[in-house]
Amino acid sequence: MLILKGLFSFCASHRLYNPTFSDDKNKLIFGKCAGKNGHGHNFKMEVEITGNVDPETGMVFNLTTLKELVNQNIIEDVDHKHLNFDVPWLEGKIPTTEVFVEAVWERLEKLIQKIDNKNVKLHSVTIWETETHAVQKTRD
Ligand SMILES: Nc1nc2c(c(=O)[nH]1)N=C([C@H](O)[C@H](O)COP(=O)(O)OP(=O)(O)OP(=O)(O)O)CN2
Repeated sequence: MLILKGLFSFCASHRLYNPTFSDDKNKLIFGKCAGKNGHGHNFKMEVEITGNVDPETGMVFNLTTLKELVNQNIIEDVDHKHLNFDVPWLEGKIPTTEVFVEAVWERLEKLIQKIDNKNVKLHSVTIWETETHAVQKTRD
């Protein structure tokens, strides 16, 4: 079994805020991230898929196809966007990196399951919110 990786970059803003909390409670829990107009990050996202090499092609999965799949279904939706307002698949959620990773996983998992190549599985999604902090979801 091999792991294929794709690395993606995008810029987005978000606000960490729970509308059912008071302003004081939001400030206590989310600190400066609860600021009224949100704040931005230069995000990085790594997507890993697993599978075995097809002897006829020498590939597990075409990396160009992986790049197009992620760009068209994730990156185009979030790049230069405000995650609280502009992304339908994050609507009503508090866009922490944890919640963001779970939503990306759900979308990619469905898309990869539809691909003809049954050999391929989503293995992990990692989102780096800053240069030093990331959240990773992996298949159990
Ligand atoms: N569990 C989580 N904790 C935090 C999240 C998160 O998504 N999940 N997010 C944030 C913020 O978005 C925040 O902007 C990160 O702030 P900070 O660590 O301060 O990062 P900066 O790049 O702004 O760092 P500086 O050192 O201030 O430059 C917080 N926690």
